[in-house]
Amino acid sequence: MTAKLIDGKALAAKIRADMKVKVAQLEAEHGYRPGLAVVLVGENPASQVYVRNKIKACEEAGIRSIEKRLPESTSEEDLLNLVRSLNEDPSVDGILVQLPLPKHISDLKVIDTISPDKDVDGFHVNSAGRLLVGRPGFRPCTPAGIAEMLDSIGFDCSGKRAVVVGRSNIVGKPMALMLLERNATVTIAHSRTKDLPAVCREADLLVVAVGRAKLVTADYVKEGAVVIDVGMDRDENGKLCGDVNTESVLEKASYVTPVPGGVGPMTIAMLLTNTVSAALGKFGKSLN
Ligand SMILES: Nc1nc2c(c(=O)[nH]1)N[C@@H](CN(C=O)c1ccc(C(=O)N[C@@H](CCC(=O)O)C(=O)O)cc1)CN2
Repeated sequence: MTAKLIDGKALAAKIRADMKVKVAQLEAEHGYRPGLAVVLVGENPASQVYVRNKIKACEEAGIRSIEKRLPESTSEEDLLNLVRSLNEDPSVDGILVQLPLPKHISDLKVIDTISPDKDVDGFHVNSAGRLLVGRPGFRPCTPAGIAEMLDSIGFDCSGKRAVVVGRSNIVGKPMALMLLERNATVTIAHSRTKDLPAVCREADLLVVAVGRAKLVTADYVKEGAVVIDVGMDRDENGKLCGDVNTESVLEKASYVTPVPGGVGPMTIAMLLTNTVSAALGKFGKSLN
C-alpha cells in the first residue's frame, strides 16, 4: 500500500475561509468582530513565528488581534495581572498565552488565571475537565485539528484501535479523550512503555506526539493504518521534520500527515474556530 498524504495546509485554509464567513455574518448582524488577545513573553524564535502566523490568520479572517509582547524578564505577577485585565476586557473574546513561557513563570498558574470563557487554547483545567466528562467546551487546538483531519478522510473511529504516543496535557491526553469520545479503543503509550513498536503495530490509528525526530518507522506501523505526526523536530541536517519517518511508513500506512503542512496549520485554524465560537457565545449563538 502507498499512503496518501493528508494536506493540513489545504484543510486549514478551508476552515479559515469558513471562519471568515462566520465573522462577516456576526459583524453584519451585530456590528461586532471577535477579538483574540495574543500574549508572547520573551524572544523564543519558534514562538515568534507561531505568534506571527496566528496574528496573520486572525487578520485574514477578520478577527481583531490584541497583541501583547512582554520582555523575558517579565515577572509572573505582572503576567498574571495582564491576564486578569484581559479577562475583564469585554472586547477580548479569547486569550492565548504562547507556550513555552520563561522558566521563572509557572505555565499552570498562568493558564488557570485565564477566564474559562476565554480559554480558546483549551488548556484551562475547566476545559480539560469538560472534555473528561464529555461536556461541551473549548477543545485544545492540536487534537481538535487532528479530529478534523480524520473527518476529512472519512475515518470512523468507532471500534478502531487507536494508539497515542505521548502523554502531554496539550496533545496526548486530550487526544486520547477525544478519540475515546469517538468510541475508539485507546492506548496511551509513553517513554516507559515496553516494546513501543509492538504496541504501535496494534493501531488502526497512530498519533505520535513525542518530540523525537523520525522515531516512528515502518516497523511501528500496521498495514493500512492512519498515521498522524504531531512532531516539530529537526533532522541531522537541521531540516524541519516530524516524529515519523514519513518515507519509511509511506509503503505501509493508508494515510500519513506531512511535516510541515500537516497538523501544524490545523492548530492555528482551530484557534480561529475556538475564538469565533467564544464570540458567538456572547450573542447566544454557536458555530453549528
Ligand atoms: N498557547 C499555545 N502554545 C503552543 C501551542 C498552542 O497550541 N498554544 N502549540 C505549539 C506551537 N504552535 C502553536 O502555538 C504551532 C506549532 C507549529 C505550527 C505550524 O504551523 N507549523 C508548520 C511549520 C512551521 C515552521 O516552518 O517552523 C507546519 O507544521 O507546517 C503551528 C502552531 C506549542 N505552543
